[in-house]
Amino acid sequence: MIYVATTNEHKVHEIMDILSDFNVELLKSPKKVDVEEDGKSFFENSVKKAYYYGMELNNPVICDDSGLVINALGGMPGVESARFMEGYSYEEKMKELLRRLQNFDDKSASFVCVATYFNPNSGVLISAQGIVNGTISDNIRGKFGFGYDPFFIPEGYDKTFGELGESVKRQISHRSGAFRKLFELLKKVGEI
Ligand SMILES: O=c1[nH]c(=O)c2ncn([C@@H]3O[C@H](COP(=O)(O)OP(=O)(O)OP(=O)(O)O)[C@@H](O)[C@H]3O)c2[nH]1
Ligand SMILES: [Mg+2]
Repeated sequence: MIYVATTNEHKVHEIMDILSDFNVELLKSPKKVDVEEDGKSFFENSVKKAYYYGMELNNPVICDDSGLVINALGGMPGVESARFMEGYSYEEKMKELLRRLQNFDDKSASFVCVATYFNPNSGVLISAQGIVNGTISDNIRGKFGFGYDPFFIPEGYDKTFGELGESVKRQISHRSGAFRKLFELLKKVGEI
């Protein structure tokens, strides 16, 4: 059994759905572990979360650190995606990002996810990254997903993740790429 270590219910739902093809029992972490996400990269924060949750729960864990990288804004909100304009709704955050983007032609952006597995008993720690490239839409559209999904249009589509819904996001998202890669690696090294 592996614990899914996150405080974000949307992530729990997506991770369990993405990994349902693998024959592994996954349970939501029974407790919240305070981890200061002060790393400069998704990788650093992901490893830190996995390590602290694994040590605290004394059981294998998976987690991710993820976010939206907007190229014209120097990669913002990036690793700060969850903390950007803290206390404001995602609608307000997206409106502010659209305002900052309005004078740029380059609307390109990516969702990045670094998924990490840590087993405190074997000491095995593995990370894998998934990226989905796309563009920021001119307006906020759709009600599916969470966070910034309603203004992100993945490459090859003309709708936002908020409009496309769960089944498309499940196949092409940054989280899907990262966790599928991670579980293929775990199979190879015999952890699952
Ligand atoms: O629209 C979105 N669709 C996604 O698929 C997605 N993935 C990440 N994000 C953003 O990036 C933050 C992660 O920050 P994060 O990795 O620190 O997670 P979190 O703080 O929510 O929970 P935890 O896992 O750290 O406990 C999230 O809160 C969101 O703002 C997403 N937004
Ligand atoms: Mg977080």
